[in-house]
Amino acid sequence: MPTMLKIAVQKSGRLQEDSLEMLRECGVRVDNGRDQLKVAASGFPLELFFLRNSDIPQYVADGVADVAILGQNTVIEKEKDLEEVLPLGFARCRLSLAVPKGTVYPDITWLNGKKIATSYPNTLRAFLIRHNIEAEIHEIAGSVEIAPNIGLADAICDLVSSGNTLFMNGLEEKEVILKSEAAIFASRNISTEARELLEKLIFRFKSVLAARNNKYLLMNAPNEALSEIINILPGMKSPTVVPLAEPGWSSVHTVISEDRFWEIIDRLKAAGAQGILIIPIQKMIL
Ligand SMILES: Nc1ncnc2c1ncn2[C@@H]1O[C@H](COP(=O)(O)OP(=O)(O)OP(=O)(O)O)[C@@H](O)[C@H]1O
Ligand SMILES: O=P(O)(O)OC[C@H]1O[C@H](OP(=O)(O)OP(=O)(O)O)[C@H](O)[C@@H]1O
Ligand SMILES: [Mg+2]
Repeated sequence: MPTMLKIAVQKSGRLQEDSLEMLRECGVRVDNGRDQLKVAASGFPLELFFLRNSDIPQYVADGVADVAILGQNTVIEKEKDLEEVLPLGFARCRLSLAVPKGTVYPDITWLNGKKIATSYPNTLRAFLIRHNIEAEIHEIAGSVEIAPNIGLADAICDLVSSGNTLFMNGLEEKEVILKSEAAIFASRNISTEARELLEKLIFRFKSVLAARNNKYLLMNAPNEALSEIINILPGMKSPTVVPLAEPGWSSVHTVISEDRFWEIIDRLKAAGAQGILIIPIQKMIL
C-alpha cells in the first residue's frame, strides 16, 4: 500500500476553517463530511484525522499522526517535543495575564499570593517560576475571563487577540507570557517515506504563503522615469519592462511584498508612474 501522510486537524474550532483552506489551496481536497473523523484526501497522498485540539500534541508525539496543524501555544502547554516545521501566519494571538480594570498593579510581584484562573496551567506555572512568583493556579476549561467577576480568582491567564473579551469583562492585560500562531508540527518519529511526503506538502504550503504575502504590481511610466521607478521597486529580480504602443512609454511589472506596497506607492506616483494595478498571485514557486 502506498504511504499516506497522516495529518491531524482540529475537529471543530478556531483553527479548522483556515487549516482546511490552506490545504485546499495546496491542492488537497477533502470531500467527505466532517462527521467522518478519518478521511482520505484527494490531490495528495494525505489522510486527515479530525481531533480535539488539546488531544493532538499527544497523538503527534506518539506518532499516531505524522503531522498536525496546531497553535504554538497548545504545543507549549502540552509540553510535547514536536518539531515546528512551518509557521502559517493565522490564529495569531498571545497568552496574557489580566487583572480587573483599575487594580493597582505596580509590577509582577502583585501576583504573589493571588489566585489565577487559566486553561494554560503548565505555561502559567513555568512563567511564575521564571519570575519567582508564588500564586495559586485554578484550572478551568473555558470562559476564563468570567472568573474574577464571580469571585473565583484575582487574575486570569488566557488567550488574547483583539482584546475584546478582556474589555467586555472589565479586565486589563498586564503581562504577555507568549505570542502564538498556527504552525505545522511534525512527530520526532516520522518515517522516511512520510518525511518525503511532508517535504512535498511543505513546498506547496510555502508557495501558498508566499503568494498570500506578495502582489503582482503593474504600471505605465514614461521612459525617462524608468530608472528612478526601477530603483524604488524592491522586486524579486529586476522588473520586467515592456514598451507600450504609445511611443516613449513602457509598462513595468514586478512582484512586491504586500506590506511594502503602501510605503512605495506615493514615491512611484511622484516618479511619474500611472495606471498602477495590484493583482493577487495564486501561487508563487520559490
Ligand atoms: N481569539 C483568538 N484569536 C486568534 N487565535 C486564537 C484565539 N483563540 C484561540 N486561538 C488559537 O486557536 C486555537 C484553537 O482555539 P479553540 O478555541 O478553537 O480551541 P480550544 O478551545 O483551545 O480547544 P480545545 O478545548 O479542543 O483544546 C488556540 O489554541 C489558539 O492557537
Ligand atoms: O481577544 P479576543 O479577540 O476577544 O479573543 C480572546 C478570546 O478568544 C478565545 O476564546 P474562544 O472564543 O475561542 O472561546 P473558548 O473559550 O470557547 O475557546 C480566548 O480564550 C479568549 O476568550
Ligand atoms: Mg478558544
